[in-house]
Amino acid sequence: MDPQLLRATFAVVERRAEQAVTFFYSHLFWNNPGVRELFPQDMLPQRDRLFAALTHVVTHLEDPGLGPYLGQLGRDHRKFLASPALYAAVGESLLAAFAHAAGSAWTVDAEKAWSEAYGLVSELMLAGADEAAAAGEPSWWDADVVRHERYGDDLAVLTLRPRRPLPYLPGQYVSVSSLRVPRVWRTYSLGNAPRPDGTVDLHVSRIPGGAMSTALVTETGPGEVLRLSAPGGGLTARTAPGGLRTYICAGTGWAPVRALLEEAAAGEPELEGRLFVVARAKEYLYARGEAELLKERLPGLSVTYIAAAPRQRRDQATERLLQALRACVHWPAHDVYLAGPPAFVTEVSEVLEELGTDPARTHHDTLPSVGRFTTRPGTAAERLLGPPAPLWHNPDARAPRDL
Ligand SMILES: NC(=O)C1=CN([C@@H]2O[C@H](COP(=O)(O)OP(=O)(O)OC[C@H]3O[C@@H](n4cnc5c(N)ncnc54)[C@H](O)[C@@H]3O)[C@@H](O)[C@H]2O)C=CC1
Repeated sequence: MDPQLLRATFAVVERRAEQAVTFFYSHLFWNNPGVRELFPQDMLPQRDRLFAALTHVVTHLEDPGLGPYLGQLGRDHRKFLASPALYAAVGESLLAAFAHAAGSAWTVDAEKAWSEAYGLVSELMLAGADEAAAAGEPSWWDADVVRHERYGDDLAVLTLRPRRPLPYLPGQYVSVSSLRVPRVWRTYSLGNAPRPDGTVDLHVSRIPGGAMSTALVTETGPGEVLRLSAPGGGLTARTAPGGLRTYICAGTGWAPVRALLEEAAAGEPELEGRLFVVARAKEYLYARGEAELLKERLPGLSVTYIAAAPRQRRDQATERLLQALRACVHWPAHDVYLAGPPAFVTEVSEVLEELGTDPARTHHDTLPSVGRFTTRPGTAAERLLGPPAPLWHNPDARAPRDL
């Protein structure tokens, strides 16, 4: 593999991401009849996902974590019934789309580098899938909804009973699919440490326009069946016994943190640490009751709740959190567990580093963030031909604040 060449071509393709993705799916569906049925009806979020995953691969080429990431991705892709033939078809369409979008940057060497890189990526993904199949792991788990608890208009906690045991570590997430939104999968952290009855909680926040979160919060009820993928994610307990730790969560980021604290309460009740629970407004501090119960079991844990003031932007809670973090000491001695909206995780991680936390000891999920395509500016000619859409100021939007 030639990482420099891969990154250089990807930089060109990325600027024409919209064209590249349209070409990719048209090529894939046109040349492989039947493949369209494997994808959701609404392809817009799917289109972003492809580039998010590719960006993750290209930006982590020399990272030793890339192999395990791809193995897990392959294991996870079993839920799509992805066969070696489909991997080959995707590779062919991807290279055709890159050639189309890269123009003169698509040299013989670039094609060779991408073909080798895709070969390696698919090999590692298929190896991950084969390993899981050999270990007897199902491609997905059917799970019955046994409880559905609503907190206000936008939030629900669903309790599910998987029909087969679902082994996982506290802090991990699963992808979830519902027949109400066919072929769409969305990731949710499991909100509890493993229980004797095998049930698991999903904390779901309704995203405006989000078909899956709307279905789970407002339509799904007990008796319904959801499908769960193999658990994954790296937000699992890493601290040696006696080590100091800080847990920081925003919104439904409470789910994995709650699972980690339940695990600690059972195995290490003498734990010393601090917990910050952040919410967009006081009414959204749905975690409070549970956090208080956990605090009773973990007397060495200090708990701080932070919400935006009434009628303020939800991000004001992040500003308040950052002030509170700056007032704390001993950061270099703490492991930090961080969960919440991707922009929140990025912003808080940066401040923690400034405060002296070792970045290798700040643990959070590295899900490629899915958003709109790259904001990297195009050439002057590209900007003239396709000017970017204006970015409106909307205080309620989830867009990063510096837009
Ligand atoms: N393992 C993890 O990291 C988990 C992540 N999540 C993510 O957390 C989010 C939860 O959504 P909601 O509960 O609706 O949260 P929310 O939208 O109500 O946000 C909660 C708080 O996060 C902060 N925040 C939100 N967007 C921000 C931004 N762009 N920049 C800086 N701070 C920001 C604000 O302080 C806000 O009050 C989802 O994006 C979900 O994917 C959820 C569960 C687990």
